[in-house]
Amino acid sequence: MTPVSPAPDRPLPPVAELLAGASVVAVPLRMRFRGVQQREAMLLRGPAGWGEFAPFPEYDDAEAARWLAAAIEAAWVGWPEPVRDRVAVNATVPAVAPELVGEVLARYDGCATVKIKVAQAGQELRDDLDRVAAVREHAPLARLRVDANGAWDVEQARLALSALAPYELEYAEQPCRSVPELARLRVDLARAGVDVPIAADESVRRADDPLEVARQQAADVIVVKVAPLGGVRAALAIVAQVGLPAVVSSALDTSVGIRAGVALAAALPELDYACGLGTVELLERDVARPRLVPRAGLLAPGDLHVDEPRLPDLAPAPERIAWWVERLRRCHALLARPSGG
Ligand SMILES: O=C(O)CCC(=O)C1=CC=C[C@@H](O)[C@@H]1C(=O)O
Ligand SMILES: [Mg+2]
Repeated sequence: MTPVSPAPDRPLPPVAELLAGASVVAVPLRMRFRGVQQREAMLLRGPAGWGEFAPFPEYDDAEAARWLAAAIEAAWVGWPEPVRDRVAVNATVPAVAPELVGEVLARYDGCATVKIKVAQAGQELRDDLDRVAAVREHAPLARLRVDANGAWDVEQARLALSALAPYELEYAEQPCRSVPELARLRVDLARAGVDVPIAADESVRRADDPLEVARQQAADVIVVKVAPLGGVRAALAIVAQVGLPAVVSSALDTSVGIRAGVALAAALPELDYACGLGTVELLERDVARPRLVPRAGLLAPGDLHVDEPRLPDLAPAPERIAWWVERLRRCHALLARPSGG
């Protein structure tokens, strides 16, 4: 995976400058999401504002370096001009039991689209059907989408999406892991007369070549996330090159990372889908006041007020802070290499 430069026309800020305004936070989640119960992030404060460096702990340095590029863009460069002053946001339902769906949805103010996690390890298709049915019951008029995080093979995906099709899914996000599988699934669904569009997420944000999805006609829609793609400008360039409709989504960020997602959503020439930027509702605590959560189903690009005096209350153990500092140093070294610029 090639690192991207946060701002090709500017020198990379040195590590000491990045660390001068850095804080590490550990934020508990209200309920398990993608197998985690707590989200750690390093926040960087630069001349343009705040940036979030929060690659998931298992990501290697090459992948994590993109997240650093995005954080540096946010804090040292700032955002491109917006073309809209608000963006629609979807509610996100983790792989919870159907009884908990009402509680999750109640947190989302006015979201007309709901994304539901499916295919969770240890669960069955029955669990997914029950969860989606519970969402439909609580939100009879909402547009529904599901996200399998690549957990199905092509046959499992065909069966699952055939069973879910009566809910008139807006799309199924990353039903299978690889691009060829997604391409095959699209053909199989069409042959079976199952009308569920396919969205590519991991096949874009974790791919060596995010354009492969379009080349192989493996998706109808792409999901774009600022941090994994290396920044708002890098994500805008990928959307332009791929040429498919884009859905902007979060990386389970604090309000600082969400602000970057809103900047991308606000700057995209076209935005036909609600954005997966409502995930601050999944966090028990946050770093900004007010939190960047949707009101009447919308988020607006605007000033973000990070609650700096409260950040030390969210600090993890000293060894975790040291781990983040070391990770930042290694990722910075990758960005500083000539091939990273
Ligand atoms: O898209 C959304 O509604 C919320 C964001 C979201 O689902 C995700 C955020 C972070 C990590 C991922 O496992 C997950 C996703 O796969 O899209
Ligand atoms: Mg996804």
